[in-house]
Amino acid sequence: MTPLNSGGTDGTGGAEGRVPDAEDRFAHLRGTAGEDQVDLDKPERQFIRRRSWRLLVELSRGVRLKLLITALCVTIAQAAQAATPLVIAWAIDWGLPRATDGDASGLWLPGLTYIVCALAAGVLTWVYTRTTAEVSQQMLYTLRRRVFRKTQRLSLEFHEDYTSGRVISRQTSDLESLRELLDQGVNSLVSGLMFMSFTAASIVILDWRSGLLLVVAAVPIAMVVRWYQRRSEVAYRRTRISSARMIVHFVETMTGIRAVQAFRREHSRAAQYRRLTEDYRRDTVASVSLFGVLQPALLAIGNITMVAVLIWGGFRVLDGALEVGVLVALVLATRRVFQPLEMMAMFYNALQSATAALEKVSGLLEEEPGVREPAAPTPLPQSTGRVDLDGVTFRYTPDSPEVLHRTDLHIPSGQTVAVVGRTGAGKSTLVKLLARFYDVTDGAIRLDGVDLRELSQVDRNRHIAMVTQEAFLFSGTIAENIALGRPDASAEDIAAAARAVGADRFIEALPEGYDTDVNKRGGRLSAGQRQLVSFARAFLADPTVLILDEATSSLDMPSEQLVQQGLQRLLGSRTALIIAHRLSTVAVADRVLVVDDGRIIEDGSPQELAAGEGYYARLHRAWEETMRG
Ligand SMILES: Nc1ncnc2c1ncn2[C@@H]1O[C@H](COP(=O)(O)OP(=O)(O)OP(=O)(O)O)[C@@H](O)[C@H]1O
Repeated sequence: MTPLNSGGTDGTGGAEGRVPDAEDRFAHLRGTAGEDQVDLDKPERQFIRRRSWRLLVELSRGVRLKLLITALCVTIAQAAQAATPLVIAWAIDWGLPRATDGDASGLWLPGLTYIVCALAAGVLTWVYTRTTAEVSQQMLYTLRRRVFRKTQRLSLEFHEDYTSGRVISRQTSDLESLRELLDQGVNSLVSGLMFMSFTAASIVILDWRSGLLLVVAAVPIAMVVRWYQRRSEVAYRRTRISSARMIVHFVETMTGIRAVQAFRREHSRAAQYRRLTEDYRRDTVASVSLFGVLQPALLAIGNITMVAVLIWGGFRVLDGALEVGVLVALVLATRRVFQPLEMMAMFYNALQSATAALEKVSGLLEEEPGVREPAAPTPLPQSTGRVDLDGVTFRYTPDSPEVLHRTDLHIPSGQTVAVVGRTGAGKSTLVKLLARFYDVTDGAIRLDGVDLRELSQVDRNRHIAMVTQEAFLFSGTIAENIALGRPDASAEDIAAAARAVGADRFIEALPEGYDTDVNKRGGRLSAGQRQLVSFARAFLADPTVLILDEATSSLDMPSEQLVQQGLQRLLGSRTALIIAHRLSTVAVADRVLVVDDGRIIEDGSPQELAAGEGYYARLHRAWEETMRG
């Protein structure tokens, strides 16, 4: 089945993919189900973390060699950088006396070593910055494609439930936070940690007493960092919530801009937005202010430690227990040892944000389409368009009420069936089942005797096409939009399809005819014209079964006539099931079904039913009156 107007989806359903398994301790967290859960216990957190890790490990496939090279380069570069104070100590204590005695090696040996260290650190930093970018971009490239493919494959039902806003934020802001972390954050965190370890080790190697001072300094540092971590976690969560609120408000206002302007809500929407942005501003300031405490605290502790090392070392130099070079190296190393902490703290937020993003994205990727492809499909190369519904019962979710009750319906090939009924009666549900957006709960729907669940997607797409109400046009030309159901169609085929449904006249009058861009000025189409384009699409796809959800929007008389003629030409000898909103459409049908509360309560030719006393007869009279009026 091809949803010709909306394209994109393959009509699979996601409900069953997310149905919790009674045995499953973590059923409530599978897929996107636990996305909004804030209070998780330890096993739950571990479950989610494992899923995120699995995704990372999967993504790293294919870039592992580069990852290894990156790890090696980071290690050596940081070791080389941390070794420079040692070289200085060596130059002062070993090289200087030798040089003053006239031995040149006392100068050039330490000098050369220093240059080698500095060069190694520089070159390797360049290498690992590059490889990190390559690794990170490769992983994100794979992830972007996977997220797109997955969300496109997931069912309509999933999308109705999950909303496009959330899908958009998975693909944009979540992947962006992952990018930030992978591009720079991981590097800063790992290289910072290594640099600190190597520098601390060099201090201990040079003088274990100064090492002791470092241990003492580590206590207040740990306390300050822990304080920052706790506070920033809360503050950061707050900014995330306020930013989400702000975005939702913005998106809602913009998507509902017609309603906003029609009801003059601009002022109050703007006032609400101002409050939300104000919250976001305040929360962000609070979060950044924490860093303003951490940074000077770390600096102060670092400086005090350095002074302590200098004083204690200075006395020992005076006593002759410590060499001057060693003291210089110790002071240099102590000054640098805590430096990466600031940067690491800064990336702590990036880490949190990326972790949250990864949890959500991995949940989304875990979703499974509920309407699955059969393992061994029954081939149906040709179809006559005979459709049978045998005892079809349907409910949207296991615990929601039944929407269709044991429905039997047999449509011979080539019949045009109009479906009418009051709102909420189950008309759309009926056609969605035929389009296999969902699978029936009980019973079966067959095309030429083959259960839809046994048909391959390709056969289903070839034989059944759906024209939805909104007549969606994709960016591109009119010709591309018509060729949606048959991308390999020639220009002649496209023009023939447009001619067949009577769309050719207005298309040819457009500035660039079939090559007119639908998004450009002059390419904007009216509701009726859009309908005709979608009819041409369906005509070109040439299905044996056509499902049509007629647009409810009223058209002016000439457009209505054009659309009506287009529809009749499109119908031809196909089997058609039309949710009809117009008398003129019902009039061309061979048969009318009245659906009420999930049951077919009237079934007959339009003339038969109009002559009776039922729902259709009343509707028919009402329509006729409006036509007269
Ligand atoms: N995705 C869904 N999940 C749960 N229930 C749904 C869903 N879609 C529709 N329903 C329910 O199923 C019933 C039938 O809805 P359906 O959309 O088929 O009616 P309809 O006859 O097409 O109405 P309308 O003419 O207003 O489009 C309604 O009670 C509706 O609330």
